[in-house]
Amino acid sequence: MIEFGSASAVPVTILTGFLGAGKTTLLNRILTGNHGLRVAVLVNDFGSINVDADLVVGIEDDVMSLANGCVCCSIRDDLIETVETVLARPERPEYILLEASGVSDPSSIAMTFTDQRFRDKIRLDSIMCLVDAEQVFAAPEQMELKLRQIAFSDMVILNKVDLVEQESVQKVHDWLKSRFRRYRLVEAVNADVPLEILLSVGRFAAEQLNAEVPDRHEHGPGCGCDGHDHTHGHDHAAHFSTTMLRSDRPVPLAGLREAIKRLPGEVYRVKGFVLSEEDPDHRIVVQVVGKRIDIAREEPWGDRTPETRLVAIGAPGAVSEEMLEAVFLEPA
Ligand SMILES: Nc1nc2c(ncn2[C@@H]2O[C@H](COP(=O)(O)OP(=O)(O)OP(=O)(O)O)[C@@H](O)[C@H]2O)c(=O)[nH]1
Repeated sequence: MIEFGSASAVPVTILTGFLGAGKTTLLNRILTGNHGLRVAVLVNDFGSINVDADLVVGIEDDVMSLANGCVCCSIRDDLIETVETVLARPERPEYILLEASGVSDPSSIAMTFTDQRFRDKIRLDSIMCLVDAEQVFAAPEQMELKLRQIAFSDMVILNKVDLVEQESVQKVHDWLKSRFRRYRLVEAVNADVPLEILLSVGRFAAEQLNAEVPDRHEHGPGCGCDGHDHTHGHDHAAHFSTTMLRSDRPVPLAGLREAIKRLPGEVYRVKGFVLSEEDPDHRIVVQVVGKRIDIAREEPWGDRTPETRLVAIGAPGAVSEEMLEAVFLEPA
């Protein structure tokens, strides 16, 4: 059981980190953990369909979905409104967890939570940043955003260490050490981190919003950067595009993995569900993070509509609807 202060302000934890780093995995861990708290969950998907809300375990009705934009900028007002709604519930939550979209800047979200309007109502407890040990140096053109996500966080969870050799883990440590004067880090597999260091830790301090973001040009080993200006300032949404695919036509799983491999490298993330010819009663979950592809049979569709429903996020223009149709509807 986690103890938290008696003050009436509801603690908030922000889960941040680049696309596919493991935020939903961590969220699920927290929600199934033994904390005894009534938790309100806000899930922000950059795409127009909220896949993450469907991937959150067990408590679907309590997940507030914020889709089609990023809570740090384009749908900031939706975030404010949603938090107000949650706080006005007769059964007030004892904790709020926000899974930010993988393209969001946590400093802007923190500013929303520290806004006067929420004074005495909520207390930003901490910002946790998931870093993918395998993919951290991939997509070098997004390095500034990744650095911002780390710079404004209270703790880095270096996740997916099972996918890399110890030597690569050490490289990430060295890279972080050379860029940040101070940071707190814990290594994890499947975001398995003790609840005690995640919730009610009271680490957030407003001063950290003035944190310096290291030079984005000092990229990691093997990043292959050509050195030109990748700056995207705050308008990061202009540097990502999202494409959606929805279809009720069952698709063959044979050849799907090979077809996904043909997607261009600037497609950073694909996730969602497939209605398959082979097993139409079960939803097939597809997770693509960089070059890594996971296709898994999950639970039966239950009362959900059996359909293929996927979202792809990449550099602007990296993926079209036609491309997604070709890969996911006619993979063979
Ligand atoms: N091997 C391995 N896979 C992991 C680990 N953590 C998460 N994954 C997988 O990585 C994929 C992406 O994880 P998510 O938790 O959905 O990542 P996310 O940060 O929520 O993704 P976005 O919301 O799209 O940004 C899923 O297939 C997870 O099962 C880990 O430590 N090891």
